[in-house]
Formats: sequence, structure tokens, C-alpha cells
Amino acid sequence: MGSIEGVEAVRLDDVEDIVYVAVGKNVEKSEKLLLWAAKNFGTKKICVLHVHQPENVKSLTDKKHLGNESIDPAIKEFREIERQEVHDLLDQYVLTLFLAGVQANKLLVEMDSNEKAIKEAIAQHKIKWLVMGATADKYLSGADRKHQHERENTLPLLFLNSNMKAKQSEKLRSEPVPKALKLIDAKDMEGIFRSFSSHCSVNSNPSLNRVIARSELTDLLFDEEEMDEGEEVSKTNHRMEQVITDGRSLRREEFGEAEEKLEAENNTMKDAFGSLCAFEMIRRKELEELLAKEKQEVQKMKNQRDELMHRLQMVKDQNLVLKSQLDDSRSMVPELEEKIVSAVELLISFREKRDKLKIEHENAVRRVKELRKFVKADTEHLYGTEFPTFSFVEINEATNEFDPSWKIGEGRYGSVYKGILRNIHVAIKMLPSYGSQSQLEFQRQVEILSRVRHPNILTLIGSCPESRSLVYEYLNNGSLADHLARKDNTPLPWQIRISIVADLCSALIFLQYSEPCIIHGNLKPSKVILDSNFVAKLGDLGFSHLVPKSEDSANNTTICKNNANESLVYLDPEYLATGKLTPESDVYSFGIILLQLLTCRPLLGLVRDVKCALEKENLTALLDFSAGEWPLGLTKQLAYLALRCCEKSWLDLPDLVSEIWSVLEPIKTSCIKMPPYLTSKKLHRAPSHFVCPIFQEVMKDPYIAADGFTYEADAIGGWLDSGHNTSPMTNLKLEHLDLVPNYALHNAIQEWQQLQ
Ligand SMILES: Nc1ncnc2c1ncn2[C@@H]1O[C@H](COP(=O)(O)OP(=O)(O)OP(=O)(O)O)[C@@H](O)[C@H]1O
Repeated sequence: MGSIEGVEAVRLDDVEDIVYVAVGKNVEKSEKLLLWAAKNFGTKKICVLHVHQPENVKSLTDKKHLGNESIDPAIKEFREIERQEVHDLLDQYVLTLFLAGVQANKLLVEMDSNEKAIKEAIAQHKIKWLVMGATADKYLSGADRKHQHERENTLPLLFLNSNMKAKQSEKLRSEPVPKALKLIDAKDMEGIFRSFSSHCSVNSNPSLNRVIARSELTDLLFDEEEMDEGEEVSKTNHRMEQVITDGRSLRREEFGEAEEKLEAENNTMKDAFGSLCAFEMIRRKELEELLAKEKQEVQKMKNQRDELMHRLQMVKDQNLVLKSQLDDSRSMVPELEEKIVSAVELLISFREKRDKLKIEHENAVRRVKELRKFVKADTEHLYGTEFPTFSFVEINEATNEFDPSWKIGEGRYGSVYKGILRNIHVAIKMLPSYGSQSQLEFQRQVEILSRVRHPNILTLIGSCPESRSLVYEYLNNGSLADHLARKDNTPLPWQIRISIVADLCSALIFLQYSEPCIIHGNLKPSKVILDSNFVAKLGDLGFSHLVPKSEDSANNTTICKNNANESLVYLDPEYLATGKLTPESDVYSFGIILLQLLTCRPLLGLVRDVKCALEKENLTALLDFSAGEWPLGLTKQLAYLALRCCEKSWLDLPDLVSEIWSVLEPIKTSCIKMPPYLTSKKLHRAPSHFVCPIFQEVMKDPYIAADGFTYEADAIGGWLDSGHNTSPMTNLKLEHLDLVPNYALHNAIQEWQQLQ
């Protein structure tokens, strides 16, 4: 029974390179043997061969009647442990060889006989080289025990090689085999083991068998000749002893040297090991540092990865949001496409409209340009012509040398004459002397005033700088002051009064909204002149520019003497207090005139009286019923407006357009449409186109001039005969001077006169 384990299958060409070294459990001795083998067979591989022969195995194998299965498991386990210990021991030997720089392996043979084990190992592994140590002699006879110590220190006992070429190997040649040793080959070994086997069969005592086997083996090793068994044994033993003794003495020296060398090598190796350790420590430190760096890098990369993962998550979230938005957008696409289509259609239509408007705009611009050119030419023609100035001789002639009977008014700023100037009826106002104002300044102001044209403003026809007089169109119905004073004893009906107030309001709005704003500053009934149709025209504008303040003050004194209270009542108290004229000053005067038209009462205390009447709901007590049956609601409304015009605080003043004109204008319109409201023939208006623009009288013999206007034949004839080639109405040059009778108008006037 037995087993061989521990080596791999050996190739035939390898067996020559492997040296098997039989070792025991004595570590010190075995290592010496191994190192010796390593030294002497350095080029070969070494296989550590050990025969494991546990006692318990032997006892167990004696009990052949017992099967393996009945072996106590504890013993089995013990054997395993024992086997493991042997393996550990062999590993230690292998490590020793490895440290000595020799490639090594192990071969464990578990068997109850050393010899048998070696024999089987040789056969099985085709061992060519075998080194056995002195331990093999421990089984020698007692006679030899005196040499035991010597033998124990003796190293290799046996070399085995069947290859003669190998015997000639370099190693062996360099280190010749000691005399004590013998080279034997496999054939020799066969003989040895045969003999060994026969001895085994003779004596069953294992110890003795070993001794015999060992002796036999030794004999065979050292003598090849055939001998008788008895002699042979003793001779062989003797010779063996001799050889061993010689060999051991020889080896003692060699191994002494080897030990020294080994010691030196050991020291060298220790130093190398020390430096290797130091190197390894440094390397380990470096590796640790490297590892720490790597760890940092890894941590950094982990952080980056986490960051990237976080970003990735964000991007994924955004992606989801965007996807949902995209889906929403996609769902909106058709709707938007429809909208785009309709928008495009709308755009096309707008473009068409735009192109159309562009064309219209261009046409309009062209037309405006043409009109501007025309207006410019017209204006140039109108104003380019010198504003008519009359000589004093002409004024003198026109007024029949200032005939007192032709004087129609006398005021603070001079007298007013009616006259005929260049065959036109005119009113000539003679202003006081120039004083501090120059003639040039007077002319400039007059020219400015002459450009103010409005249906309810008296037209300034020309001036006479020499006599410092102004020439106005003449209106034949006198002033509002004349009517309020009932100079002709015919009271104005309430409708005409409202119409006059509306005309006056219209004129004030025009002046206030002119650029620059024009302030009358002297508004009172005597400045409101009525034409034949009772259309009111405001006269005498801009007196503040024409009359120097010094003269104004001087004349104020005069007025105060003559007609102080009456004149001052129309003036704005603010103006009287500060001497500063404002548009509100005219509004105040307008309010007083309105109250006067409603009541026809003395001016002093009029405002207070009307206020009281309104408070007492007794306005009718103050109304002038000579004007007819006032519509009370309207009258009350007008009275309130008039009082607001007279308020001291400007903030309370009513707005001329939105608050006064908006009330008066519709009433005026309705009054005109009313059936003849004038009972008096005298007040019955003739249609305005029946009246000659020059004579301001109903025409008897109407003629049409080149300007398209119809004039009384004598009036236009006299105009043209006096050298004029311009229109009396437009002041434009007449295309021709021919006159055509207006028969239709003539017949109409006659019919109207018959009805009167
Ligand atoms: N263009 C005119 N046509 C007809 N009559 C006129 C004309 N201008 C003035 N009058 C008459 O002459 C009168 C006197 O006018 P004037 O402006 O001088 O009077 P006034 O108001 O008293 O003067 P003042 O402002 O200098 O005090 C008027 O009341 C009016 O009857």
C-alpha cells in the first residue's frame, strides 16, 4: 500500500534535467543536503523527495480484515493533518531552494517502506539523478553506531544516473565525484531493488530489512562483481565502511568550505534581502502614495460622474419638459397654420389697401402741393398787394371835410365818421395822435389787424397813416349800444339778441384761438356793429396795440369825466386792478353784455341783482320782456352762464366753446328757422344777396362783375370809373371790367319788395 503525489507528469526529455533529493524531517540536515545539491546541480531542477511512513498507517494496514470504510474517521482526519504537515515541511524545503535561486518541486511518497517507496518513485518518475543524505544510515547495525555521528554529518551518499553522457556533464567534470560516491545507473538500481525485495521476504522485521536493504544497496553501489552472498555481505560492508569513511572525511572538508560559502551567500542574501526589503518599503510607500492619488482621482471622477449624472438628470427633465412643449406646439401647429393662412390673406388685403391708400396719399400730397402753390400764389397776391393806405386828402374828401353831421360816434379813442371812399361806404375812425408810437409801428399793427377775417369781425379796409385813421366797412344797422338805448324806439326781439350773443361768442372764440391769441380788450355794445340783417360784427380790435398806454390813461381820465361808470362796468376788474389784459378779460365783458341783453337794466349792480333773482327763483322780474316771451328755462341757463363769466376767479369761468357756444349755437339755428319773428317792417331783414356789398342797401339795379359778385350798378360803376381794376370784395384783379345785368335778382328783389 502507498501513494506518490506531488509531481506533475514528467516528460522524457525533462527527466535528465531533474535531480531528486531524498530528504527527511530533520530540517537542518535536509536543507544542507538540498543546498549541496543546488550547488552541485545548479543547472538542473531539483525535486525534493520524501517518503512519509506514518506509524498509524502501518498498524492499520496490519489489520487486513478491516475495510477502509471502517477506519475511524478521527484517525483519517489525523492522517490528513499529518500529511498536510509533511507537505508544509516540503514546501519549506522548496522555498529554501527557491531562495537559493533553484527551480524546485516536491515529491511525496507515502508508503510503509522507504526502499520500496524509492524504488517505486524511481520507476514511476524515471528518475535519473538521485541524491540521498546520511539519514539513510540511521538503520545501520549497532557495530557501526560509533561512526553514527560522523555519518550524520556526511552529505550525499548516492548518485544515480543511467545516462553516461550526463556523467560527463559539465558540473560533474568540474567537480569530480568523490571516491566515496559511486555513480550507478537505472540498471544498477533494478538490481539493488531486486536484492532488496528478496531480503524483505527473508526477514519480516522492518528494521532489519532496512539495514539489509541498505547494506545490499550499498554493496551494489560500490562493487559490480559477483560475490557469494555471505562474503559479499561482509566485504561489501567493509568496503562500504571504508568508502563512507573516506568519503565523509573528504566531504567534511568540502562541506566546511561549502558551509562558509553558504554562510557568505546567506549573508549576501540577507543584505540583498535587507535592501530588497528597503526597496520594497520605498516602493510600497510610493505605491501607497500612488494609490492615495489614484483614490483621489477616483473620488474626483466619482464627483464628476455624480455631477454629470445630476446634469444628465436635469437634461432628462428638461428634455421631458421640452418634449411636452413640443407636443403642445405640434398640437397647436394646425391651428397656427390656419391663423397664418388667414393672417396672410389679411396681409394681402392690407397690402392692397395700403397700395390703394398710398396712391390716394400720393394724389392727396400732389393735390395739397398744388393747393399750397395756389394758396401761396393767392396769398402772395392778396397780401403781396400793398394794404390800402389813403391820403389825408382822400379821408378829408370821404368825410366831406369831417362834416359833423357825418360823425356817427365819439369815444375815448377818437371820433367815427361815416364816409364814401372810392365809392364805397366806409366808417372812418380817427385815432388820437401818435404819441410815443411811430408811424411805422402803427402801419405794422394795422396790417396785422387787416389780415383778421371773420364773418363776425368788422373788416378793416385800409388806413391813413397821415391822419392816423382806420377805414372800416360800414354797417348800416348801427351798434348794439344804439339798439339797447332804443335810439329808434324799436326793441330787439329776444331771438335777435340771442343771435347777436352767438355771433359775439363766435368772434371771441376765433380771436382766442388765433395764433397768436388776439385780445379785444375793449369789448362793449358800442363795438358790436350790426349789418342790415342784424348780423353782429365786432369792431375796433387791438386798440391796445394801436393806442399807446400814455394816451390810453389820459383818455381814461376823460372818460371818467364823461361816461365813467358806464364804460368801466364792462371792464374786467382784474384788468382794472393789474392793468394786464387777458383772454378772460373779454369773457368778463361778454358776460356783462349777455346780462344786459337779458335784462336791459342799468349796469351798476346788475350782476348782484341777477344773482339775487336767481337765488330767489325770480329771474322773470329782471327780464326785458320788450324782447318778447323769453323761454324761461333757456333764459335761466344763459343768466347762470353770464354770472359765471363775471366770476372773479378765472377757474370758475365757463369755456367759450364747450359751455357757451354749445348752448347758443343750436338756439340761434332754431331761431333763424322760426317764422318771421320780427313784427316790425323795419326789422324785417332783406335776404343778404339782395343787399349791395358796396352800398349795403337793397339793390335797385343789380349788375354782375367779373369777380362773380352782384353790385348796385352805380356802386360798381363808380368803383371801376375811379380806376380800380380789382374786386371790391376780394381785392383780386378782375379778369375784365365788363358788367352784366342780373335780371333774375332784379325780379326777385321786386317781388320781395311788393310783399313788404
Ligand atoms: N363800421 C361802422 N359802421 C357803422 N357804424 C359804426 C362803425 N364803426 C363805428 N360806428 C358807430 O360809431 C360809434 C362810435 O364808435 P366808437 O368805437 O368810437 O365808440 P366808443 O365805443 O364810444 O369809442 P371808444 O372806444 O373810443 O370809447 C359806434 O357806436 C357806432 O354806432
